[in-house]
Amino acid sequence: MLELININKNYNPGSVNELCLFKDFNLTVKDGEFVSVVGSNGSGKTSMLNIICGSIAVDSGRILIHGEDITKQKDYIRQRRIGRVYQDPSKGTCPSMTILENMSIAENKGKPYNLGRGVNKAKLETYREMLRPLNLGLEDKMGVQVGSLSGGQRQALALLMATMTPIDFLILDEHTAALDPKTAEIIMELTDQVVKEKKVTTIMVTHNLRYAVEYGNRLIMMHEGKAILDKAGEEKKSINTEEIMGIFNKISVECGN
Ligand SMILES: Nc1ncnc2c1ncn2[C@@H]1O[C@H](COP(=O)(O)OP(=O)(O)OP(=O)(O)O)[C@@H](O)[C@H]1O
Repeated sequence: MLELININKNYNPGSVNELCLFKDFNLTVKDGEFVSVVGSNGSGKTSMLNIICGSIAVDSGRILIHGEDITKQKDYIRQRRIGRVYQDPSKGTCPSMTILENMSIAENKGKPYNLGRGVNKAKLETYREMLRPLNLGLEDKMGVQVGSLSGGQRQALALLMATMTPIDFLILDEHTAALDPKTAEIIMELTDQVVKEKKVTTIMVTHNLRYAVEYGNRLIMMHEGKAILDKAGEEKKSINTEEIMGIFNKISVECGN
């Protein structure tokens, strides 16, 4: 279980650009939940993910994973149990390295290996077997630089790499936003498959309201640092895209956006 308890976060305190984003923000994510998070630009979605991953510090409040307080834990320590896929695939993969090197690094996440020891040619066949079900032909490109792959191939690889080691949480930060509609569908199907297979607790930020409705078992809408809508289980199943779009538009109008 992940718990964000009374989180407070001010950006640029004391300056004209001061922004009080989170004020006593609370969120609990139960094990096995697949939470879709939607919300307008600037509502705090990525900041929330960054707080969970430790890329930004909170001013006050506590972050617990399975009851353990990780608020002060460094981000690189947290990464051992969190897999993250970004909108920009170059953040989740190393473009100048080959698929083999990238997968080796992903498999050795958290281990004290340098790259020389980390690149594991003995694992070549294992990696190929992991890539084959993606149906993207990546298993025949082990020596190819990741930067030369298509966006979809890279996001599929990033997803696989994020879940190669045992993790408690998978964090998806608009991971289909830079893909064409057809490729985005493929990556969403793959995401759903991976989440179900690995039974990993997942938080997915997306601007695609249909994906938020169709995938996952909980839907949260953020607005100005608050979760203004939170539907899970049967309630979530009964929501349709038009309804969510209606709520989204109503808020935008009220805020003059
Ligand atoms: N490091 C930072 N320093 C100062 N302000 C920040 C920082 N990160 C985010 N913000 C501000 O906090 C607010 C929330 O940003 P955040 O990126 O979390 O929103 P978001 O919901 O993910 O938006 P988007 O949908 O555009 O990605 C914005 O007003 C943003 O400008």
